[in-house]
Amino acid sequence: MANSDRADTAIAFVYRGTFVHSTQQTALQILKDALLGVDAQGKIAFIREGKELEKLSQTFGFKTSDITQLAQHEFFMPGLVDTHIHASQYSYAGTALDMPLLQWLNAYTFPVESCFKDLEFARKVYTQIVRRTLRNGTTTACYFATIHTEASLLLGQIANDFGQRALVGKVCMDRNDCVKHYKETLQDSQDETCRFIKELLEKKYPLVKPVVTPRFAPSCTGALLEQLGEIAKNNNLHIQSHISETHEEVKLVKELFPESESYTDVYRKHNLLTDKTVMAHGCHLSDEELALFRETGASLSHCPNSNFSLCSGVLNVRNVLKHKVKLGLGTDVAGGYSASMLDAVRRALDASKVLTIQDPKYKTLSFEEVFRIATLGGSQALSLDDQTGNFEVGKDFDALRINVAAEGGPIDLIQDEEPKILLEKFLNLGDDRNIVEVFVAGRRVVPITE
Ligand SMILES: Nc1nc2[nH]cnc2c(=O)[nH]1
Ligand SMILES: [Zn+2]
Repeated sequence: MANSDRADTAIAFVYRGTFVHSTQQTALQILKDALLGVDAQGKIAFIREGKELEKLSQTFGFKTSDITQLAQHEFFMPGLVDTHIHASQYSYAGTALDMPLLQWLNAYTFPVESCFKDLEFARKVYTQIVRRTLRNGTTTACYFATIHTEASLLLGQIANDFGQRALVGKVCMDRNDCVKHYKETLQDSQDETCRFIKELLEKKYPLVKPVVTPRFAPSCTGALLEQLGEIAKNNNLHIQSHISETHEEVKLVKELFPESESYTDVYRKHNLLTDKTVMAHGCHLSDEELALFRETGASLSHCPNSNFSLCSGVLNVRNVLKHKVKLGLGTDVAGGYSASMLDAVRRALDASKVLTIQDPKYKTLSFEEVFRIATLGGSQALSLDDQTGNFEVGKDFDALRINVAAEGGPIDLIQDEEPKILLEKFLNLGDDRNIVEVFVAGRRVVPITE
């Protein structure tokens, strides 16, 4: 037995067939006729070649009749990681995309988010977004809620109940000159953030954790940013926010924080750039700012649907990768109109092609590279890559069983195809009808049974 296998716990189930995933070395590794075993803790116990069946069944003590065989047009891939999504904006997803960011926030977002004081409204929206994202293969989501502590705790409970891995953020904002009733005092924001963190951690949900969430620099005073940096540090927590999404926003931050050298410097000064920080967008960051991300270990969430829909900008992903900044993909519902990470994959490819159209020397991203950003990249961006992101032994089994030829689905297969073609077709043409099973930490969470 190789050192990388774990034979210390009982095997819960074994699948045999094609597995595709990313590693640090290769954007797309294809394992044909592989055997993957999941233990009682939901962790990957082994992933080996089919011909090793006899030996494996002896070592791990499972019966060969317990194995589930995938069909020829099926494969497993790692679960999709949505590194930036506003659960509270789902009710108006697919509408209200006719304004630039700052006007859009005032006209649509803040009035809708105010409604989450009403817990029944919150329950309805949060149940729908968790179900929808899970069905579309999002096994890990990094959520923005609203400023309301009770509703934010409810989002954590709903994610836990449906079995989704999630970071949940109660939004902090003590500055809002436009919608005056949608903000907190400095003291309330601080106190309620501490209460949110304490109460969510006390629930001991295995897969749901709090994330410190200053909305973005323009809606926070320096004093609040300072406090949130302290809170994150003292509790070793994740941090999320927005950065450099539009030119207008960058200009506003310059006016509001004249003592800072850059937008990134505002967050850095307040100890909000750590290796557990994820910042959405970053379309207009300078090379110096990207270097600060690299130095601090902070990551970016690329949200191309939102960037197109609000006409914000086009992130130069190659430049981000060149600076060795960790990068994931995000839907940014409802600035992005789709809650599906498959849409984010397609829009990321489109964004890359826009840059190639503008400059033919720009090397377009391949579908394999975007696949990696949507899975392993996302897990790294959220500093969860010790638990999820690919099929390494010891990680949790977060996985999608894909049937490319699903009955009534969107893909017609004319002939037998290689796994690489099956993956490419699924990423470009597939939808939830092709995602026949979803596993998070070894638990089957789709089909949704209740
Ligand atoms: N896209 C987006 N950008 C933001 N910047 C600050 N808040 C938001 C938000 O809700 N959506
Ligand atoms: Zn956002």
